Amino acid sequence: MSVRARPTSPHLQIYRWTVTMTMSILHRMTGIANYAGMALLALWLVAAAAGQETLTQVNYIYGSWFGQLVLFGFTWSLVHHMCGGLRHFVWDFAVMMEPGQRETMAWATLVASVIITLLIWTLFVWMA
Ligand code: HEM
Repeated sequence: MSVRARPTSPHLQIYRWTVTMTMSILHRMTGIANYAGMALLALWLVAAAAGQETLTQVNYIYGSWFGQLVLFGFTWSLVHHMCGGLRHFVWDFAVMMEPGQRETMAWATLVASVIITLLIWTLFVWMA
C-alpha cells in the first residue's frame, strides 16, 4: 500500500519570527519570574520580622553584586509584565490590533520597560 504525503501545519521553523511573538513569550516568562521574585520579597519581609540579625544577613545577600543583579532583573520583569498587562488592557477596547500597530505596541512595551526600570533604580537605588 502506498503512503501519500500528508499536509503538515506550519511550525516555528516556517513562521517568520516577529516582535509580537517575542513579547508574548516574554509575558509568560516574566509572569513566572514574578512568582520567584515575590518569594524573594516574602523572604525579606520574614527576615525583617525575625529580627535585626536575620535581616542583616538577608540584606548582605541581596546587596551583593549577584543579589543586585537578580533584583534588577526582578524589577524589569515586574515592569515589563505590567506594561504587557496594560497592552492587553488596551486590546480589551479592540484598538491597536492592526498590522503595524501591534508591532508598535510590542516595541513600546520593551522600550518603556527598560526606561522605567532604569528610572526606578536610578531614583531608589543608585541615587538613594
Ligand atoms: C507579581 C505579580 C504578578 C505575577 C506573579 C503574574 C503572573 C502571571 C503569569 C504566570 C501569567 C501567565 C499566564 C499564562 O500565560 O498562562 C500572567 C499573565 C497575565 N498577567 Fe500577570 N502577573 C503579575 C502581575 C501582573 C500585573 C501587575 C498585570 C497588569 C498590569 C498583569 C497582567 C497580566 C495579563 C493581562 C496576563 C494575561 C496575558 C495573556 O492573556 O496572554 N500581571 N501573569
